[in-house]
Amino acid sequence: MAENFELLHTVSSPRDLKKLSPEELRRYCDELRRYIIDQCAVNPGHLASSLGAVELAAALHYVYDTPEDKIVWDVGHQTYAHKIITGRCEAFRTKRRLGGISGFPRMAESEYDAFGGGHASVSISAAFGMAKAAELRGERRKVVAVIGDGSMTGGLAFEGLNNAGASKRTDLLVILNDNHMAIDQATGALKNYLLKISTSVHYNRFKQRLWGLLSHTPRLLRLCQQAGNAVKQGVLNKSNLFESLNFRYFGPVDGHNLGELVRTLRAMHDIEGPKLLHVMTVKGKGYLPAEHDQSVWHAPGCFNPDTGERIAPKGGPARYQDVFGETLLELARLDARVVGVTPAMPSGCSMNILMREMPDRCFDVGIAEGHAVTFSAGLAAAGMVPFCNIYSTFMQRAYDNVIHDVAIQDLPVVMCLDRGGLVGEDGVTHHGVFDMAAFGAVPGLVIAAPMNEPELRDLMYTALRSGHPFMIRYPRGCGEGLPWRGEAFRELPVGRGRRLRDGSDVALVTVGTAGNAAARAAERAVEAGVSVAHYDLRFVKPLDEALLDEAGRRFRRVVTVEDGCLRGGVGEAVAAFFNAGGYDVRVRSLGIGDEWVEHGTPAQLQALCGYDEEAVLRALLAAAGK
Ligand SMILES: Cc1ncc(C[n+]2csc(CCOP(=O)(O)OP(=O)(O)O)c2C)c(N)n1
Ligand SMILES: CC(=O)[C@@H](O)[C@H](O)COP(=O)(O)O
Ligand SMILES: [Mg+2]
Repeated sequence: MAENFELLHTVSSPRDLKKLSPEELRRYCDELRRYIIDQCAVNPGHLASSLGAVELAAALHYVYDTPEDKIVWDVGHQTYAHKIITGRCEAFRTKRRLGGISGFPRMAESEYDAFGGGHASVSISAAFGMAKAAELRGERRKVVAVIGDGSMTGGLAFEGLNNAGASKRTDLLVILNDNHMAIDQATGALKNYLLKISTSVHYNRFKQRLWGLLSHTPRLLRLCQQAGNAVKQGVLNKSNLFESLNFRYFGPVDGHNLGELVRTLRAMHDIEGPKLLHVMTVKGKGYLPAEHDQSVWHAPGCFNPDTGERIAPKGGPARYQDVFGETLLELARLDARVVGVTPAMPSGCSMNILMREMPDRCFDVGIAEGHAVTFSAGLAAAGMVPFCNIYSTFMQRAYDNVIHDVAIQDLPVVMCLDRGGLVGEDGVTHHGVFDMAAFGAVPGLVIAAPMNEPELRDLMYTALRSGHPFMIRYPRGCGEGLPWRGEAFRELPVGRGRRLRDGSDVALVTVGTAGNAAARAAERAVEAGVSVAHYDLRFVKPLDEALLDEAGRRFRRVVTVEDGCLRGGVGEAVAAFFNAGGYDVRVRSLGIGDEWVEHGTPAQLQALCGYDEEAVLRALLAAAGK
């Protein structure tokens, strides 16, 4: 698509936006949408959600006095228009790239990013905190939380509503951006409830007539809302959920009708106390391929903007998530106790494979990681073997659920942590780098990290047979290309690693898929005249002490490599083992240091952190005195 933008480059702040006439604002939104599509085609990101929030972002910056007023975007994956409006039009070309701007709001990146994001369901609590602080400090600023229907399913969002609803005076607007979608189809009772409110023909016809009759002054708007609620109670035969929590409920309004949005936001502007505006949007709005397959276009990768053809890498090894997904289906066929649990990531972790074949044996519980773990614990306590798959970074939300509800109770829940290690372009909020250190501290928990596809498959089988809490972590992306599909299952000895290569100068100790690049480095070190023995631990916990004893007795120099944080990580555990046993060994640990890792390709980030193939080679040569 040729770049032909008349208005796009005239806006470099919300101040410029406010100078546009309503008609120009509409045209500007069209250009915004086109620019987002063009850019995401060559530099991928979260396309569909951002397309759905173009008018919303424009209307908010048009009506509110940002950055004095604060807009908190939940998750932050829908903020591309917001970023472009707030002075990052050129920088948008660099989004999610090393050294470029983030794909999510970042407070350090812009004064307009009132709160950083990446994880879901945060916005109401954070915005309520800001609104409360403004009240305490006597500042008259407005605070708005924008939260999607998917993110509203998270417990934290309800905690925020519960708390904020009890505060009569605090000036907080929650905008519920409802597109009936999370990444996949929205799920749960809330989805049905929102659908009922937004599609009740009688209520909406009545509301539209009433709103049309009356001019939208705050006083009259409140009258509309009260009258609307009375009808809603009659029509929907129940009170409004948000009204019950003491939020004034407005809407639903069409989130792509700029005029209606601006009018409504202006009319609501001076109404005090907690209030919620229900906005209906279409995920992928304005780009037909995205509107038609909203799940795929959530984050589609590169594509041809003219044809909508996605440019997917062809061939190559299977993704780890697909090894998980297909193996889970096999295990479910093998054992009637096996069920799948996912907090709103069925396509992300490929549990949709089981979901398609055995819908009754698979549960998408909404964006609710804590609940997913405790629900799994309940299933396990009553005789099932749940495979609960949670991205490593999102599992951080369920730390106590793992400890209290699974580990202490010694329940056979298989916790599969996808996206372990550095994930790449999503950046600092999404790297799965704390899991081994954090969960390594939990007594009795088995933590395994496969090095390749057949090992992931065998570990899932081993976990099914173990009868105890079992965690398996593996990375984003593709495997090593080893045969796995249809191979016979092998039960692996728990807590036992293996020696992959023998040598005499240096011991290399690795865990998980980081061992593959390390193995290549070892090969090159051997070619350079350094004899390396490579040990793959396979289990973060329990550590294979027999294997470490062999390494400790034979070598004075040990290099460890892990795709996780070094503080409390596997390298530290190995060094502690040698120290405690009085071995005469010097350990050098490679992994992620005590710092935040930003966005970039995984290869770039691994190199920066110092544990890619080159870095391991350097460490091996240095350990051998070369
Ligand atoms: C705690 C947490 N769990 C899961 C995710 C992954 N995730 C990102 S966006 C999303 C769906 C959000 O749905 P919604 O809020 O309705 O926004 P939409 O994508 O529909 O615009 C999910 C599940 C996340 N970011 N944070
Ligand atoms: C915004 C968000 O949290 C998800 O969309 C995440 O970016 C998905 O990551 P994957 O691309 O690794 O599935
Ligand atoms: Mg949604």
